[in-house]
Amino acid sequence: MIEIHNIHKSFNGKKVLDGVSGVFETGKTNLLLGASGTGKSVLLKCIVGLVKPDLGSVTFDGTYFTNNKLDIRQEIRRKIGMLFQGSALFDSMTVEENIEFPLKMLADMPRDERKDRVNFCLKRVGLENANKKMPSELSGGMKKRVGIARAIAPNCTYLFCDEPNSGLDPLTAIKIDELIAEITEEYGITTIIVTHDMNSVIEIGDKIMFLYQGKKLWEGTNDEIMDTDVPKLNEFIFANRLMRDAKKVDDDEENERLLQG
Ligand SMILES: Nc1ncnc2c1ncn2[C@@H]1O[C@H](COP(=O)(O)OP(=O)(O)OP(=O)(O)O)[C@@H](O)[C@H]1O
Repeated sequence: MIEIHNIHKSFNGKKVLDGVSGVFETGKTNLLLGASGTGKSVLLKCIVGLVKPDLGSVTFDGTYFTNNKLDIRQEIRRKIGMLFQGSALFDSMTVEENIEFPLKMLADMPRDERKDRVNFCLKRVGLENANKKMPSELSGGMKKRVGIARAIAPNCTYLFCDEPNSGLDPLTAIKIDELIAEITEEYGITTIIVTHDMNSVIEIGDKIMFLYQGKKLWEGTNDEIMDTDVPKLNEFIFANRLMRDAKKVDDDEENERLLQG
């Protein structure tokens, strides 16, 4: 479980995060949702320690992270897997070398064990036998899968994904979302995903935190989000015509049920 308390961050006098608190649960996909520029990525960076909050704290499974001693922060960092926007694979390395990279950097693992772990992770993301391919030979969805394999290779306890399905067609996007959700549940990982995609919310939103202008305006589950009465969240959800139509069908069915007693 990851807990954040009263996170504030400004850049050049401009407030980007304004006292955000919350809990991200273990074995769940926790979504950071909001429009462009609301501070989702900055919050993610504050949590993993890439940006230092001006105020506030982050705790990983009860261990205080922000401003703690370097060795304790490094110990927590070793347990973090990151899936970056655009996958961020090393273009000059094969798929296998990309996945092996964090194992060489972070874990003191013999070569044979490393190879086994690479093969296990490749199989888990559905890319067995892609070991020798170069990133340039892969589709966008395959690159994301390699990115996921690389993130989970060191047996991460925490997984952070920055817009994991951006740039993918809707079907591939759902497959990537599902893969992340399955891995999260299977290995009991605490996963935080930055997104503005309502499909992801509906498909895999175990827990959702909605940010608006640097503040947390709402939190809840994908079952609860369609019935929210927070105006800014409603505006965000129903900006999309498909979502408006889905809501209308739900409401019509509910009215029908009520009329029939
Ligand atoms: N290093 C930085 N220096 C100055 N301003 C920054 C920095 N990082 C982020 N910002 C600003 O903070 C605000 C929030 O940015 P952030 O990237 O967190 O938004 P976001 O909600 O993730 O948006 P998007 O969905 O478009 O990625 C933006 O106005 C951005 O310009």
